[in-house]
Amino acid sequence: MKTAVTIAGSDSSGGAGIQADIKTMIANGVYAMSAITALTAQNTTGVTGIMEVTPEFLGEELDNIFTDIYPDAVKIGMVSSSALIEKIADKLQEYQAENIVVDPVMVATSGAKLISDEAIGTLKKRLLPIASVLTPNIPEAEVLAEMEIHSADDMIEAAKKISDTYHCAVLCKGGHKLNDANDLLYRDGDYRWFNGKRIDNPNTHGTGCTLSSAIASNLAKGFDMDTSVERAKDYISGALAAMLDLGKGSGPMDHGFAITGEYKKEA
Ligand SMILES: Nc1ncnc2c1ncn2[C@@H]1O[C@H](COP(=O)(O)OP(=O)(O)OP(=O)(O)O)[C@@H](O)[C@H]1O
Ligand SMILES: Cc1ncc(COP(=O)(O)O)c(N)n1
Repeated sequence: MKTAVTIAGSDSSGGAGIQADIKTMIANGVYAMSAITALTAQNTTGVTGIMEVTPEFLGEELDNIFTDIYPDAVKIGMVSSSALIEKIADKLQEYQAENIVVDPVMVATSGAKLISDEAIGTLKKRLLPIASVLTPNIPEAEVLAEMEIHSADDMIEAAKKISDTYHCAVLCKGGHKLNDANDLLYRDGDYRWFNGKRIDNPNTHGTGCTLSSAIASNLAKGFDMDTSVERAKDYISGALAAMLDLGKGSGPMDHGFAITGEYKKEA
């Protein structure tokens, strides 16, 4: 069986973070492991507390994972401090990790800030250069490319700027400002649009976590980048279309559709 690890924060309400990642990996037929960067006390209405692990402890989690069940892919989500980012970069380099998907989580759907300002510089310096693919939404791409995005052409320019600077593929997700479900993959000087049908579902807590974990699962299984993104888009559409409605705020998605329904995990 192929394996993947998520390096991210725990979401006590189970819709985003580690919990979304593990649900996604299982549904996509991959053995899931986790290195937790922080506990968050949150639900669908907001985040009330964050408790980080120490860099030493995160290193120990990663040592235990990589020296025993080597992951075929790595997904990185919420990492709130520079010291934790440095530790992750050191360990991934030490163990020569492959298929690294970085979701540069900055602000939760509910509005809470999930990364410190100083950590954004470290993320750029240490994690982007080792990423196989980076999956920013538009506000995150604006921060990383240091420009404003108002149109599809701006998305292409920002993705190119990030990809050229950090030598990684960039999947810029259009959902936030442009109000569609069309994502742009910029890679090796070329780009391709992955068009999705916007699903009228206000419950989108954890969509970014889910998409990046689905891409990591597909890369772990040996699919190429384009196919991995295509299959991940299919997965997120299925999870949103299941129309789960839980909680008082922007609720989580239903990963059960993939296990109980017609969703096909294999090619
Ligand atoms: N209503 C929707 N219908 C269809 N696809 C959607 C919808 N909302 C988001 N998506 C898709 O879900 C994926 C994640 O996109 P999104 O822009 O929500 O990421 P994100 O902002 O990083 O998420 P999060 O804030 O949950 O971390 C993208 O592929 C996007 O196109
Ligand atoms: C632990 C953790 N990681 C990531 C997110 C972002 O997800 P969203 O933007 O959907 O709230 C989150 N809320 N919590």
